[in-house]
Amino acid sequence: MELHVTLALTLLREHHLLDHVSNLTDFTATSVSYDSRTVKKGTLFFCKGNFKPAYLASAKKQGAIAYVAEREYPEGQGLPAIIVNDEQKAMALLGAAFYGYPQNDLFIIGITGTKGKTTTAYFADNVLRQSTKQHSALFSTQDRVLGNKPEDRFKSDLTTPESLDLFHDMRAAVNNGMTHLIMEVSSQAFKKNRVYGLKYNVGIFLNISPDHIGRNEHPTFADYLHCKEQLMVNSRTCIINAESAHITDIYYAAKATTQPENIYLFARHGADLSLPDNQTVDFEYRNDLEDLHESEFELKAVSDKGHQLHLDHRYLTSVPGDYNEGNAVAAIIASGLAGAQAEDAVETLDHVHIKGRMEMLKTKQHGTIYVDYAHNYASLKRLLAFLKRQTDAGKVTVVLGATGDKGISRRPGFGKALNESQADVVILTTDDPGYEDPLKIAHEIDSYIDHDCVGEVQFEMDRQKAIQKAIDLSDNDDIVVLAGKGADPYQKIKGVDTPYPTDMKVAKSYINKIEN
Ligand SMILES: CC(=O)N[C@H]1[C@@H](OP(=O)(O)OP(=O)(O)OC[C@H]2O[C@@H](n3ccc(=O)[nH]c3=O)[C@H](O)[C@@H]2O)O[C@H](CO)[C@@H](O)[C@@H]1O[C@H](C)C(=O)N[C@@H](C)C(=O)N[C@H](CCC(=O)O)C(=O)O
Ligand SMILES: Nc1ncnc2c1ncn2[C@@H]1O[C@H](COP(=O)(O)OP(=O)(O)OP(=O)(O)O)[C@@H](O)[C@H]1O
Repeated sequence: MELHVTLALTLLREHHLLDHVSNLTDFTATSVSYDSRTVKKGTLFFCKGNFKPAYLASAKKQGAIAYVAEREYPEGQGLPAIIVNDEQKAMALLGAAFYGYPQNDLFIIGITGTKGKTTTAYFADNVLRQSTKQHSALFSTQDRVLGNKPEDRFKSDLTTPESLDLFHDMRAAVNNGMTHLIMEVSSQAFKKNRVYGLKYNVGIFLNISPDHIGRNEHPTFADYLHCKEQLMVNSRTCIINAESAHITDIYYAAKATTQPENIYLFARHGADLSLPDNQTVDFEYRNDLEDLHESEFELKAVSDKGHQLHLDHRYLTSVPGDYNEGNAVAAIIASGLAGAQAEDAVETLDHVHIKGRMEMLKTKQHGTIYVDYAHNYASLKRLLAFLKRQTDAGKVTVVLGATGDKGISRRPGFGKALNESQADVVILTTDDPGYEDPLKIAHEIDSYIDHDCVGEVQFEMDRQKAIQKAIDLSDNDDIVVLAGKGADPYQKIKGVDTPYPTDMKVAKSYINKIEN
């Protein structure tokens, strides 16, 4: 892989990103990086984000051939300096060129939404792996899978990686023979231009509710919605959950660049919809059976273009929760557009297990334990509503905390969800407190709890002890929900990812101890 300076400057000029160039030489970059710690001889270095000039000095020392920045730095003296007006856009543009536009060799499905991205990505991944005979890559919040060998699978740092990593990984996937890519696209990815210039064959919009608003994320809900809508603007075919809030805005964002015949709308049968332009849905689904282990639903096309995909069928999924049916429907339609048959989905969806999403542990003498990544109002509310419907006899105990330093709106949101679902017992605990005091966060959540609605509230800041307490308090008819951390094997405390065994491991080892 390489990038000649003439091509780089031409691209930047074409996109109106080039401000000026200093110390121009005729160079060819043989590597690209935004991190001085990975620079080697021949690297084109990008100065971005909370960059410190010392990083450029270090990059130069290690052999950087030139740098791209929004201003010149004395630390880069002697190196060609390409000065741009938007570093993140320049990085995405040059990254794609450096890696030889791997996106052109992939059928890309992008997924956005406040909740359900990872679940939908795993559903689609399983269906497409079946239909493409294992030629599908996955970029999710949990894993990045670039091929079929164990060394092609990595843990993700971000939901959507930095542009250079994104195009690097796409290239690796193409070189590994992958023909399809399923990727979660976060609103931050659009805000920070990590995906600038990328087009998607199919874009899925699942839902939107207030989240990720605050310092370091989105200043307002309008900004959050605008960023998420960019997936619709940049997708050739759009799939939209017609039940989503702000459906009119979302639909018009899709329609701005996509003909209505390439926009697919889906909804639960009987949903109260208010769609723009007298639109009707293309697919409806109807629940046949829901229990604590699985759900079965029927998908039916109700428009001509829907019928053409031949996806009408009954589907069984092994990830319970009514909201997961909508996630599965989005994945089925997207996979259908990517060439999969209904049978591929029928054969795979009931075997999908996603770490930290509705993971269940049955016990002999205590309640059934669920570990779930619900960590905002919308997800906790839907999770508890579902579980409450499933347990007539028993009580529901919830263990949760709220993250520190970000997502402050989650605290009143948790109070509201616990009140509305009338949780029987709540044990407030620690969840990634960062630089804040977890007990103070817990009291803040408690201040939003209506003690006439919620049975009992306890405080236990040691999360492992909180889980044990919840298990001790439960009877066999009960449900114990360990919410918010999913499969995270750490607690973020004062800037350090402090190892934590995971909620499921804590629950399993305690059950082994007390029941065997
Ligand atoms: C606000 C934001 O987008 N921040 C991201 C951004 O930070 P940054 O550019 O300021 O980078 P930095 O780590 O502070 O360092 C500055 C620069 O110096 C470089 N450096 C650093 C040290 C050194 O020795 N040498 C050196 O060259 C770094 O490589 C970097 O280029 O780039 C970093 C990677 O280069 C990311 O880790 C970081 O994500 C932060 C940690 C984060 O948590 N972001 C969240 C908000 C996020 O993006 N979340 C979304 C999901 C949420 C959603 O749904 O919207 C996601 O896509 O994951
Ligand atoms: N469609 C949905 N509507 C509401 N809640 C959902 C939906 N899908 C999943 N959830 C809840 O949200 C949690 C997180 O799901 P998932 O990881 O699939 O979403 P995500 O969009 O990737 O989340 P995040 O942005 O937090 O990484 C689940 O554990 C579940 O409780």
